[in-house]
Amino acid sequence: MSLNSEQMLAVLNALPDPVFVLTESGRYAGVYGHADPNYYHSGHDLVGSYLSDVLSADVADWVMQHMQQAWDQKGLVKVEYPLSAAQVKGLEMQAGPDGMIWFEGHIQPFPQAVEGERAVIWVARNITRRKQLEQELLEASQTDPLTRVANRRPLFELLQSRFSDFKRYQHPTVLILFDLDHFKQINDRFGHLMGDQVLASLCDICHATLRENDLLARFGGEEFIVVLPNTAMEQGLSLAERMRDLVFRELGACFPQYERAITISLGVSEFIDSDTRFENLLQRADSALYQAKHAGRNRICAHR
Ligand SMILES: Nc1nc2c(ncn2[C@@H]2O[C@H](COP(=O)(O)OP(=O)(O)OP(=O)(O)O)[C@@H](O)[C@H]2O)c(=O)[nH]1
Repeated sequence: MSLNSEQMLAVLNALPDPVFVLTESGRYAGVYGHADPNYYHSGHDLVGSYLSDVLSADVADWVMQHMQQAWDQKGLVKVEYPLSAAQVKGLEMQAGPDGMIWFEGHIQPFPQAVEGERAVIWVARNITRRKQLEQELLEASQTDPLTRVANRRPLFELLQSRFSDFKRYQHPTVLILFDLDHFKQINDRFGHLMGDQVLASLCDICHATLRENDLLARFGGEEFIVVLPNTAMEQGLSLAERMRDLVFRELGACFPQYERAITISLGVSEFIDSDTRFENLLQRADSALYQAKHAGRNRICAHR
């Protein structure tokens, strides 16, 4: 026994994701599936419209290109894309999720002509939650949980790519390595928890002085690094001075129970022609920081 067409339609409309039948001229020949308003807006009213009626020209072209790809490949094409209900004229707007939705589209050639035209079946699954989780995981894998600044992973990636740019194009990069002065005393007197708060506040203060392309990262313990792409030594030194001064004036004021100023020492370096790996830049900043500590702390030394 096989299902009659009414029963088949009931099956199609019970499917959890929307199913579009699109023809070669860009016409919505059929829209099926149960539009759960937690995930979808109902697209049933689109039947009979053309892609170019309801989507902007570039989005409609993009859809047609993927339909063509499914015909060329004679098989399934998968694609992930963001689309909001506001970008589709004629959708039922009363019920459905707000904002941008991520979809996974499964596009397959339709085995027969529809109204005399080639057609595809386009199934659109809402994968917004998965995309958010992927983004959260990516951020967590690149962020220091205490201070919310970058960890070593993005730091080393950026240094590697800046090193390649320096070798190929001589694009300069400055690195500032800095470290709290006498931080152990704060931990010993007020406990690790307050020490943690000092580290987090230090990062907030330093972060506020940086440009969008600069990277602040936790190198380890109470050592941090700022990478300044496309920056010459003199500019790097003036930023380092701004950071030193801000921390000196602002960080201690956040912790009045500690009656002294809380300061940092900074070592500054830049790529030089004889460098063979980005670690050379780090080594020079480290020795400059060592000099700054030994010269009395709350100061900047450069390794030129
Ligand atoms: N609260 C807290 N302390 C940390 C963390 N990571 C490292 N430290 C502490 O940082 C302190 C570093 O001490 P030292 O290396 O002696 O340096 P310092 O006391 O800052 O002295 P100088 O760097 O020489 O000025 C130690 O007490 C570590 O326990 C952290 O995540 N949280």
